[in-house]
Amino acid sequence: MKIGIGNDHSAVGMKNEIMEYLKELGYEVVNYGTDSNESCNYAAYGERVARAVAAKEVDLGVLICGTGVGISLAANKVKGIRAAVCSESCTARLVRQHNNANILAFGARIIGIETAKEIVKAWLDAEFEGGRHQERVDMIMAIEESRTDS
Ligand SMILES: O=C(CO)[C@H](O)[C@H](O)COP(=O)(O)O
Repeated sequence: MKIGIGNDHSAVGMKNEIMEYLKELGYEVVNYGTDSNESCNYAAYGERVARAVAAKEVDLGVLICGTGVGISLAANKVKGIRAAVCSESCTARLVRQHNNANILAFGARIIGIETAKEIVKAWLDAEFEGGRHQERVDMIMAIEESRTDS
């Protein structure tokens, strides 16, 4: 399975550690993020990873900025994307099982690397449960379909 990863300047170190961790777990990783600590705009990286997931260049995405919020907001503007910000592993598991989140986001200024690893593993180990949750995810996607501006 191929994972696309993206980040802004606040998360270069954490991105590198998470890339290594994903490789240790046996995933192929594509780096769409910045490798520079110079200030940059998280929206560009959120969009980049979201478009890669939507186009099926990669199977899933991981996004990291200071809080995880800005980069996930940008990703969620791309059709077909369900990006979820998580700060602990229980929510990370549930966003896959119930919401079929195809991008996981978190904040390098909010959580430490061990929590980040736990979150990533919980999310990747979980599977979408379908059933009643499929109906709800379909409703979310229908909102996207009903937009007249895209
Ligand atoms: O968390 C973020 C967005 O949600 C960004 O990483 C954060 O806003 C960047 O801040 P600064 O430019 O002060 O480093």
